[in-house]
Amino acid sequence: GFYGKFGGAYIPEMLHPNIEELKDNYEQIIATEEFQDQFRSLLKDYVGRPTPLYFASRLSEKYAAKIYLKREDLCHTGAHKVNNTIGQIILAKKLGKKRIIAETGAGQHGVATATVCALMGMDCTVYMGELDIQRQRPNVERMKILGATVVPATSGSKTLKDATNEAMRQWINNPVDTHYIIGSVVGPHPYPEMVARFQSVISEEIKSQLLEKEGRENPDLVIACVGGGSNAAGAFYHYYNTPEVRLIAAEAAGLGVSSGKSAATTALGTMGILHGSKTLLMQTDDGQVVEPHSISAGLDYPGIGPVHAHLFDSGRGEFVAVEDEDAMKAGIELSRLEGIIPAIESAHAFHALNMISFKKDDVIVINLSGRGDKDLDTYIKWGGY
Ligand SMILES: CC/C=C(/N=C/c1c(COP(=O)(O)O)cnc(C)c1O)C(=O)O
Repeated sequence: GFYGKFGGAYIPEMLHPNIEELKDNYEQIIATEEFQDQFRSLLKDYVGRPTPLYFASRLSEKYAAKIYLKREDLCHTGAHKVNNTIGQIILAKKLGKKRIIAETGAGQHGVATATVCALMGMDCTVYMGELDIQRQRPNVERMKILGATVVPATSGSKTLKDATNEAMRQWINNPVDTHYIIGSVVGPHPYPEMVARFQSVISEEIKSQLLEKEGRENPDLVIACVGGGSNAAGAFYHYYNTPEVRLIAAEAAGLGVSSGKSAATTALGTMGILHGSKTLLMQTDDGQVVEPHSISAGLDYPGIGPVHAHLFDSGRGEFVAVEDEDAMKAGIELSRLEGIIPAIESAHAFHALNMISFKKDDVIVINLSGRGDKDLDTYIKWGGY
């Protein structure tokens, strides 16, 4: 359960039974043909996989490269999060769980969880920071329409970190009949590994689609935004051990890395424990979590998944920090060049094109993690279009 020196399961004693049960069972359950058949057929017929790998010709012209977009925005529910919730809901049923809890920031994971709970007839409670309830209103209402209960997290910065704290607290109090569907590659082992494996369908498809379109499985660069890091973990997964593929992670700089209002964890973080995992997090000298800031709820998180802490520490990954303003402009640019309005989280990955060097005609895959519908209010308030 370690990625270099990061990872592990540093959890309160009372959470041990839940985590042990998961650790002892998940591998053999997902290895069964029954699980795989159900997982793969739901991904195909319910989520709509494989998602297209779309050649963005006008974007490619502008950046003088061959840019493909992996269209996770076209998954059912509008983002990559559902790849993970499908896997975890099948697992939860196999473990005989009756109720599901989840945290959410952008509301996409919340919607993806409410969706699979409706699909499987399971009770669903989603914890969401009060600030995020306001800035991702469409997703709050979607969760309720889907039958989930949305519980506001009112502590701290009232964003993703606080929702995660609340969900963990609830899980400790309701261990036996409840499964906690964590929405990113964060949390105690085995969550980061399990979520990455469910999301790895993204790079599995990229390899075969690129072979078909470019006669090669490996692009020169893969670019993805990183909040906890699940869409990036999925897009990078089958390329980790292929050094000729550059892995570019776009974090949220918020108002700027040195502004005091940022979520650029690899730039500002130090090693510590967050949500049960040893990783990099933004913390004061005495280990208090520093409140993050990002215009995008899904990247507004003071930590990062241990797999990405290791990618950063080992130098295998290239990390850039994209400011709010630049992300919003990138979202508008994609809309005007390719007719796709991206989630603001995903827009951060597009601005990375202006921050890294690459050769003319390099083959670049950008993971378009979600669609922009949920962010209409933020685009309207920003007004720069
Ligand atoms: C699990 C908490 C994160 C959420 N979303 C994060 C997110 C992210 C960042 O999350 P990761 O992929 O896990 O880094 C990227 N793109 C979209 C469209 C997102 O919604 C959520 O609650 O929906």
